[in-house]
Amino acid sequence: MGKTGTQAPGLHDNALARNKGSALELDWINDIQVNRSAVERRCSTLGGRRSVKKDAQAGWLLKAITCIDLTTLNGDDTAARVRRLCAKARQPVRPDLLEALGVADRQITTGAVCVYHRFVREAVEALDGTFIPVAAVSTGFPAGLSPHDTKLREIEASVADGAREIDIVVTREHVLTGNWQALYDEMSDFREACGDAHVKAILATGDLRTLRNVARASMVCMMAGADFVKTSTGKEAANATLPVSLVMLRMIRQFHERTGNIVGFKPAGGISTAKDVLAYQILMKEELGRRWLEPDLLRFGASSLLADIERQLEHHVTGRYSANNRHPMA
Ligand SMILES: O=C[C@H](O)COP(=O)(O)O
Repeated sequence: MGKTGTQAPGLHDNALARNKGSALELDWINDIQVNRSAVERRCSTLGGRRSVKKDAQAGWLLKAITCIDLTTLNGDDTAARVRRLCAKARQPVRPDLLEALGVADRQITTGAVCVYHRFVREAVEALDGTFIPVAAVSTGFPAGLSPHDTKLREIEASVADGAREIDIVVTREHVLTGNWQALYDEMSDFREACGDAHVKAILATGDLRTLRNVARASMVCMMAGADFVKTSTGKEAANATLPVSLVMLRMIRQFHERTGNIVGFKPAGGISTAKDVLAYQILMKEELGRRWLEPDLLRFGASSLLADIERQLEHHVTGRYSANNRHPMA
């Protein structure tokens, strides 16, 4: 990867075709196996085999910024907080740092801003004039236990308010009981309700008990047309991890090999350091290739990651770390 980042194109501004999905292939789902110790071994060697330093690291971190779904999903969210978040999404790095990094001419923004349905309109207004899409968490986020029709209406309302991306949560019970038909039907309905908005399927992997369930749920959601598979809501006891991500990436690869469809990946929840993000980028590159490092195929769902990335970039430029309280938002 080169030294510089690029402006996040947003999913709609990229020529990439959407995932058309496929029929529900139950034989294929039932055949999926996961060897947990092999997965853990692969992840534990990741950091040792490759590290990204200095200018190259600054380039990777700038690219990571363009992949962040800058998120606020709290009970005490307010319109003012959402507007501040949008201002940060427009200008995620201080201009003097961008100047020093030689990328002042690039309009670096985050990949999206992610909010509850209640704040979609505020976010759309605050991002007016940019390419930054608003992502809404819908379908009874985070538990996903509202009635099915209510979830569909919520998606439609978010799209009507201007959300261009919808993060849905799956019904965990369908996965835990192996009811793949119900999961497929639910996901297909969500996809249809999204219309032109891209849909990310949140599996809430921390609730799914086994890596095999994670693999099978990923595959069923992709068959039903999910444009992205996303690990977590950020509210489960266990959120994004490298082993869970590896399993999901292998499913994305298998789905691509078998159907030709390209699906993106969004690790989310608990990703708060530049070091974390570099590990995910390396995993993506090794498992799926460079193409999956772009914001139309990789997003980091994160509320506090940007602050650490900015600190690392500042250190790269000045040799000093600033205090965390200089980066109060994100
Ligand atoms: O989808 C995004 C997550 O909710 C963000 O989680 P986080 O607050 O742990 O970064």
